[in-house]
Amino acid sequence: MVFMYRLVKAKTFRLVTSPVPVPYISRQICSGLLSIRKMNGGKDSASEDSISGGAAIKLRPSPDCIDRRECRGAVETSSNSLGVRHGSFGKRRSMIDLRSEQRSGDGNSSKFRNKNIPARVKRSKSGQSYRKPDEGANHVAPFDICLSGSRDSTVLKSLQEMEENQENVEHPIEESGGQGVLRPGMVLLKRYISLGDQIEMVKTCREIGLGPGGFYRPGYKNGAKLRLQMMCLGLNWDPETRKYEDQSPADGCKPPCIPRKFNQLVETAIQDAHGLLGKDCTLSNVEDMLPAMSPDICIVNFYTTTGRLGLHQDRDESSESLDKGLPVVSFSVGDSAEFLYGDQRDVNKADKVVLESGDVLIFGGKSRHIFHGVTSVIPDSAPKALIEETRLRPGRLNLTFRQY
Ligand SMILES: O=C(O)CCC(=O)C(=O)O
Ligand SMILES: [Fe+2]
Repeated sequence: MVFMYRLVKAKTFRLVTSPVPVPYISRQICSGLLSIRKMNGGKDSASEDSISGGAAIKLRPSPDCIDRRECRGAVETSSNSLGVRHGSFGKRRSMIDLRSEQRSGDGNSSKFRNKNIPARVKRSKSGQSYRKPDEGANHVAPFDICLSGSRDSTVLKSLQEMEENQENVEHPIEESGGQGVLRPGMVLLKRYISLGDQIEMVKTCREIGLGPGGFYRPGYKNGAKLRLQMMCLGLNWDPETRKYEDQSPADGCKPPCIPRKFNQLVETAIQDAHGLLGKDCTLSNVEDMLPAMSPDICIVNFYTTTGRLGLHQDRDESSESLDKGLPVVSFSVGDSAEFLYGDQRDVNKADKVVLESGDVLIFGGKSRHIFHGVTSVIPDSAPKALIEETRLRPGRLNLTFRQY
């Protein structure tokens, strides 16, 4: 074990110092390239049901972390269309073993809620890895956003029918249903993500979410739990400390990397939002209204049909990012949700929009600090073909991308 630790330390060092890509680096290692510098605390804005609070740690996420090629050590087989490699997670086992060893030596273990970090990773029949807690450990297995078992043959529409209904446009931008500029810096792209990409997104999130740093139910300092399951990619946001950190509070694992395809979708969505804003002839530069960004953080939330999220501001990213108004880009997949937004933390003064599966909501510039939240998830509103293909649980998957 000591030998393995030295070996991995050596690989980490090579990645930092050499321009030549290291052939296999686990996501744990790649996330370990973050540099952390303590900063002032205190910009807290989170309430009981809200998700973001005040920044207290300055992080510099490694650009390598968003490059799945640098994370191949965690997986063994082929890539799917979203750039995430499916298959078994043979390397993870050794990394998890390694991590527990590291922790026992670095005196940090008291930091983790689950004191006994699992030392074993099991592989299911499908090749998915999942953590098997050590006997007696206070460990909760990651939440599975999909149901197990066979597909429901009573589903009404076939995948093919659904694709046809979408007219097979790569990124259809519809003209109705709340589409467009909701307020300065806030753009809603209705049904923007194709059904195929939604399906891949669910499968990818499920796969990552069952592994180290996967889905868990976060809580606040006072012990109250959020009404959702969460997983963070790139950097971990912890509602308990209200900071970005380089490990999950649930299991001490480094946050998984953001799949390259997710980032591409974000960047294309921002460009298309610029296209919409550009139709307003009074705007000389659309980037003044909505700056572009390259995400290095993705918070993935799964809401069951009783899930919700209180009004809050997302303001734990770096002051540079916030000052520039770099946008939050939100993808909705699964059941629709009622989304509130406004200038104050007051539901009675907030506007409401229904976010449906495939919608992309972007808020930056003058809208970067809006209060927003999810009041309800609308049951049985997800596209049937999405459920048929993925067996996504009843509820809603939401991914919010940010640049630290
Ligand atoms: O689920 C949503 O639409 C919003 C999520 C959100 O606000 C957050 O993760 O900060
Ligand atoms: Fe938020």
